[in-house]
Amino acid sequence: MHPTVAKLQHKLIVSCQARADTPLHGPRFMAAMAEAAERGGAGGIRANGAEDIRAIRAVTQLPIIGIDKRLDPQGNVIITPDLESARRVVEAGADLVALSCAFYQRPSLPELHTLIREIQDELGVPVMADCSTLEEGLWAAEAGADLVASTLSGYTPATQGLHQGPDLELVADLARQARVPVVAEGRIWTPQEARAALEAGAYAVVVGTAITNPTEITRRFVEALL
Ligand SMILES: CC(=O)N[C@H](C=O)[C@@H](O)[C@H](O)[C@H](O)COP(=O)(O)O
Repeated sequence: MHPTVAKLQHKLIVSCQARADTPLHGPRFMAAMAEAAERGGAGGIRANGAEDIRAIRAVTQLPIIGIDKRLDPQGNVIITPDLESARRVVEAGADLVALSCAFYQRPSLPELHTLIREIQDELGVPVMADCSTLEEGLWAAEAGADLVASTLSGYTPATQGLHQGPDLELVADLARQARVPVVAEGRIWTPQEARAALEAGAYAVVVGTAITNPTEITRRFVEALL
């Protein structure tokens, strides 16, 4: 197992991302978020784009899962589409690269295998496969991913709108069948859900919105008062 992957076992990874149209967008805020997460005991950070990653690297030694989110030609989000985007996040300080492995975006197993091998061999970092189904997770593990994650469940044509909360069934299925560690990610809102993800077999848990998006956190409280 790669030493970076070993460091993440049973850890909370905090996703520090803020879209360009939100008030906390920008490397200064994301670095502060990462520092705050580390003070709270996070074992890793997930971050988007070279600028944010560089700023986060300057304030923490925690492992950083780097991504480069873009739109594909159909207007769907694609996470770290190619080797060049992976190279930029690694040069900025990421220790691990995550990339989307949804079938509709990566239909060729040999191409996915080549991309994963290039990231591992040329850039020297492990790869996490962001998936939406069990089949995609098994496919990505076969293609050589070091970790598979439930990140895209609910966000691909195959799974859109299927889940309200975290897809712990997918986490459990992957944990039973994939031969690599499984990361639970997506719509984890409470510490109890994070714990349940570990109990379902997750190796590590990523939480974003519930920790780093004050607008959504506020909205939940406001809705509770209606
Ligand atoms: C689908 C997609 O683009 N997910 C993104 C992946 O990096 C982020 O927008 C999520 O915030 C992240 O996965 C953590 O999930 P949650 O914020 O639900 O805890």
